[in-house]
Amino acid sequence: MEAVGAAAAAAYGLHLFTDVFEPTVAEQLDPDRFTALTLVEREALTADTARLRFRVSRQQGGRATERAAGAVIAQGAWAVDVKDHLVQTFRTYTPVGWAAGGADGAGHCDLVVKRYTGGSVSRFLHGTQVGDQVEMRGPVLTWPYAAGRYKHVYMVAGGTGAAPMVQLAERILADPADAATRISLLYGAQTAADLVFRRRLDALAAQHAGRLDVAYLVEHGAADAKAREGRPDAASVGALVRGFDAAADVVLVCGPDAMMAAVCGERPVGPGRGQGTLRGVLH
Ligand SMILES: Cc1cc2nc3c(=O)[nH]c(=O)nc-3n(C[C@H](O)[C@H](O)[C@H](O)COP(=O)(O)OP(=O)(O)OC[C@H]3O[C@@H](n4cnc5c(N)ncnc54)[C@H](O)[C@@H]3O)c2cc1C
Repeated sequence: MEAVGAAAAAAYGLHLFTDVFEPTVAEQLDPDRFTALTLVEREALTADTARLRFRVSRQQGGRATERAAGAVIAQGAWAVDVKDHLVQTFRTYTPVGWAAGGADGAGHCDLVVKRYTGGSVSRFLHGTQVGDQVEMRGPVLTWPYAAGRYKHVYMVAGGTGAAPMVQLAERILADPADAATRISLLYGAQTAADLVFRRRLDALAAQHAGRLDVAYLVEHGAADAKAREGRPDAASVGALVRGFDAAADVVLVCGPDAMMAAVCGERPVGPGRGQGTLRGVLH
C-alpha cells in the first residue's frame, strides 16, 4: 500500500512539476471556443497564396483541451475556424502542418491561405504580421476516416483545395494500419507556379513509391512533362478513376465552386450534409 501511495504521490508531483514549466497563456486549439494563436512565421508561396505558421503550446493544466483536440484529429480529416475579430466573421481552413506542442517545446499549426480580392477572412489573414494573434476554433472534423477502410482513395483537387488532400495523404501514408491503401491524386491549378503543394507531394510520392501517384494539370502557361495543360474534365478525371471499385474505394473532390460543379456537382452547405445528387463528370 505504501509503495502504491509513494508512486501516486511521485506521479502527482511530476505532474505539478511539468505544469510549472508550461506557459500560462492559452495557445492551444480548443474545439469548443475561439482561442488566440500567435503568428510566428509567414512565407509567400505565390502572389496571392501564403503559408502561415501559428504557435501552439500547452497552457498550464491544458491537458484536457489537448486531449479533446487530439480526439477530433484522430477521427479523420480536420480543419479550423479562423475568426476576423474586427468584423466577427469566420471561415474554415485546413491545417497542412500540425504539432500539438507540450512541455518539451512549442508546436505549430500551418495554414496555406489564398487571398481573394473581395474576400473577408482571407484578406484579414494576409494582412497579419508575425507577432499578431488570430482567433481560431477547432479541430473541426470535416471527413471521418478510419485506417484501412478503403483500398484506393482517389482525389481531385483544385488550387488550395489540395490542402485537405495533403493532410489526408500524409496521414494515410504514415499509418501502418493503412499500408495497403493506395492514393491517386489529380491536382490542378491556374499555372505551374500555383501548384504550391507540388514539391511536397513529389517528395511524398518518391518516399511511398507505388502507394501515391500524383498527376498535375495547369490551365495556363507552358506545362512540363508532369504537368499537362487542362482542367479536371471527363478525360482527366475518367483516366484517374478508371479502376474505381464502388465497394472498396472512394473519390474525394475539393476545389473552387466551378470545379466542384464540373466534377461532382455542388455539395449542399452545412454540418452533416452529404454529397447530395452526384452530377458533373463523376455522374
Ligand atoms: C472545410 C474547408 C476547408 C478550407 N480550407 C481552406 C484552406 O486550407 N485554404 C484556403 O485558402 N481556403 C480554404 N477554404 C476556403 C475558406 O474557408 C474561405 O472560403 C476563403 O478563404 C474565402 O473566404 P473570404 O472570407 O476571404 O472570402 P468571402 O468574403 O467569403 O468571399 C468569397 C468570394 O466571394 C467574393 N465576394 C465577396 N464579397 C462579394 C460581393 N459582395 N460580391 C461579389 N463577390 C464577392 C470574394 O471576392 C471571394 O472571391 C476552406 C473551406 C472549407 C469549407
